[in-house]
Amino acid sequence: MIIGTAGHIDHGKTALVKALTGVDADRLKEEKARGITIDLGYAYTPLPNGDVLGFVDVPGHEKFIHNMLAGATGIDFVLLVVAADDGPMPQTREHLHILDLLGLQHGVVALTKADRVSADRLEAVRADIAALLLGTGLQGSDIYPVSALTGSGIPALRAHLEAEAQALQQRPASGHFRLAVDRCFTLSGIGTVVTGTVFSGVVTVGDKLVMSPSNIPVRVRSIHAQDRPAQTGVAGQRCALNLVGPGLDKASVARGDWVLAELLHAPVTRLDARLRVLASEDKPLRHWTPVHVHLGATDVSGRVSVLEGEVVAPGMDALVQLVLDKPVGALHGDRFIVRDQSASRTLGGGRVLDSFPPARGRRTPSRIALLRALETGAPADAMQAMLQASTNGVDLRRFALNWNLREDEASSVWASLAMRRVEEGETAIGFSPTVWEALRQRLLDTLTAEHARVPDMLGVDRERLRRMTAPMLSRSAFLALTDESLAIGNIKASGLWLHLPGHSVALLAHEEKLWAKVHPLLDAAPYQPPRVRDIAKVLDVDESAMRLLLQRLARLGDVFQVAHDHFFTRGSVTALATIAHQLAQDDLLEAAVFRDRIGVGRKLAIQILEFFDRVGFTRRTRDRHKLRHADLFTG
Ligand SMILES: Nc1nc2c(ncn2[C@@H]2O[C@H](COP(=O)(O)OP(=O)(O)OP(=O)(O)O)[C@@H](O)[C@H]2O)c(=O)[nH]1
Repeated sequence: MIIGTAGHIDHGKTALVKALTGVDADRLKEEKARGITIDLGYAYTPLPNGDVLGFVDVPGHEKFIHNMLAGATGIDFVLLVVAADDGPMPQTREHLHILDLLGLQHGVVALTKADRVSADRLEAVRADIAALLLGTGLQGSDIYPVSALTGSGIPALRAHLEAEAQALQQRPASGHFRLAVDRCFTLSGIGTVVTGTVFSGVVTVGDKLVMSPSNIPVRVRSIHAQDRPAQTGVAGQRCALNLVGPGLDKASVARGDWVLAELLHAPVTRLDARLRVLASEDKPLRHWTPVHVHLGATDVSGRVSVLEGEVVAPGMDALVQLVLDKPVGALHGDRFIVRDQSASRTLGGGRVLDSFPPARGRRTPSRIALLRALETGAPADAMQAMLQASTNGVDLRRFALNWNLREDEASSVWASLAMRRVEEGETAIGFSPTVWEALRQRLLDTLTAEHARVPDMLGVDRERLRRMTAPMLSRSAFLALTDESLAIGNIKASGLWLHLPGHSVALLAHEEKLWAKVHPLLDAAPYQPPRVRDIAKVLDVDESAMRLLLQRLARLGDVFQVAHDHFFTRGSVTALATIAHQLAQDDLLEAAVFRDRIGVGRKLAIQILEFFDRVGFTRRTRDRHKLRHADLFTG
């Protein structure tokens, strides 16, 4: 168990830790000289059962709240220190607010300097404190009068802490490993050492991890867990890790960094959260308020975008997006504190819901519904709620990352749900059966409407059909949807076109005859077929009749209109697409290379590429064309 002190400056936190553990947690020369704690201090004391109790001693001075916060995010249990002579003071309250916002539920109050006051005064302060705790997570905590000077009350307090340590449930060691670095130093002959609280998972000597957000790979050479040499460290422990890695030195690591399992390295600058504003604020928190966000052991400036309504009133909470100036590592469930722009006042705090919000549509009703789903208890419940709220499916890898689920943990969540799963590259998309069924129906509705609109067009190509049916649905998911509909015979494919089974278009007899003559002409010069006027001349038919025929053939999918009055057979277009595919490097195609290969003039080569852009086969990026739907013609 890690116990964190809290309380106003000079109320005796450091003296109390020393009385409890024998360790003076003030390490810095300046701390000794000024008699105050500036930075975090650490002390450990063995328990009768062989475990070790860890203390994080925090500064009480209002100027060093950022240091207090770096320590407070990793503790399980609070030792709130109030001097009996002063009673509750401003940082008693501020620390208490912070601990409450961080969700701490377990603690005890030490009424220090009891030797300095009368019994009446002790009782009065005790009542003040009990009143102060009302409505917080620490409400009803025991209060122990103690004196670090005489030692009175210390054994009772210590016994209480020991009992709590044994009773408190250990944090589950689930998830991948995360440690929030609060200290980094170099030891001669040993190298770089980082210390901090393990937020989740397990670390073992020899593990390969990564510093984040710097993305420096490291290996764990040795571990101290709760101040003792160990082979492993687990969630809830304070650990010192001796790390090695090329590019790693003291300068490249700082308080606030994370040491992570490689998979968890995904720093972000936007995260969606629920934020509570302190009731003691006099004004509501406005949209886009500049703030300091404290999360893990780091703090970063940014702004609060209010997602529900325009402001958050004092004492209220709301869904917000934190928009940060620098990337941080954050995952679902992480607690954070926001302080004002000058970092002089705590405004509120909350819990991260989604570290990977979409780039657009952050305030839409469907997005708000998704965020509410993410507040639902256990991962399986949240997943269930998200599946129902997501018309375009849920990205399973992101979900597992956001919730820090190991593969086995994620698999058991997926297995517990009725879910249609579509593989998509490195991830997979999950759909609730109802949503999937609705998508299949929507596909049919789209085709029905399209056939009614243009009866002489055989069908719609897959990509256009996706944009018409569900533009936000991923291509793989749509492919699965159409494949499934094809397999059960709900839709049919003819060449490139998808259509309803009952819908057909055929050429009239005289059109068939003419097409039989036109086809060889087009095939004779597949990459540079004759234009409408030239075909009409050669076959001695009316130019507008020829144009009409080719337009009808285009609607049937037998030819494509590449440029005005310039039609290519489906076979030519497929061949050109294959060439484009072969020539592309990293999916990028150069116009000149393409032109040289197919041996046509510059103008026509450009027209072909523009046609590819138009139909979504490629997308122009400056002077090149990027393949974006490479199997449009070939697959
Ligand atoms: N008489 C008496 N003095 C105490 C007691 N505990 C602490 N003091 C004195 O109070 C002063 C402040 O004690 P610290 O332990 O440094 O206070 P702190 O809360 O750690 O201060 P910061 O960390 O700077 O916020 C010191 O001069 C201590 O000797 C106590 O129980 N009785």
